Amino acid sequence: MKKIILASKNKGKIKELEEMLEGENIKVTSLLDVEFEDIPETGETFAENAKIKAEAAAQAFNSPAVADDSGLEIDALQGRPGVYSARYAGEEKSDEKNMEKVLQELKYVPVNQRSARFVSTIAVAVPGKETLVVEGIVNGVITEKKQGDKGFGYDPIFYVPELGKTMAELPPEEKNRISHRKRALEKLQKRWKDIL
Ligand SMILES: O=P(O)(O)OP(=O)(O)OP(=O)(O)OC[C@H]1O[C@@H](n2cnc3c(O)ncnc32)[C@H](O)[C@@H]1O
Ligand SMILES: [Mg+2]
Repeated sequence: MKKIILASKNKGKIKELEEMLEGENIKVTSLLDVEFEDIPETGETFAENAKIKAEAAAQAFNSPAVADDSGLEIDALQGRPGVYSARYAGEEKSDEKNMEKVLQELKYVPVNQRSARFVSTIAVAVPGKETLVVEGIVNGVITEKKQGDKGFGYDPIFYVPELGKTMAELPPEEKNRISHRKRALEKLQKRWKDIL
């Protein structure tokens, strides 16, 4: 069985990636299972940060590593929070405060101008090989208040028009069918044996 280190400490993200990798016959270990300092995300793009995280873990453990750098881009905010999504409202990383800040900033923005997208960029770093990067996107609309309690991060304020629900109102298997993360991971499907 192939093994990967999932270079993430985000429980929600790890759970989704593990669920989506089921059936690929890969043993997944995350940075929650081992001692590892936080990796500084100094890149200016999702791709740069995903590469930084995957390569840091691959080097430290001399093992194939996968990282996801993701976030929310809101058109009315010129693409913010973007790469700063995790710490938008401050250094301590609070999903609640991040959502509050976004809702506050969009307070006077009408519904037809609240378009946004979730972006997930996944990097696969294998020692001795070129790092692979793929990206997935899902479009949506920012709600006026939180709806639903599933998922993580900005899910309660991200409405998916095609499904008539926020991401946080979708059962996990439904989110995992249409999410940005799924769309990124799909690009690696059936290729894992060759990649790792
Ligand atoms: O870097 P790691 O350790 O993986 O965990 P993180 O939470 O810091 O992850 P990112 O640096 O990629 O920041 C992405 C943020 O974007 C948000 N986000 C990403 N994917 C999301 C999703 O599927 N649903 C809701 N919010 C999401 C969420 O707030 C994340 O904290
Ligand atoms: Mg991070």
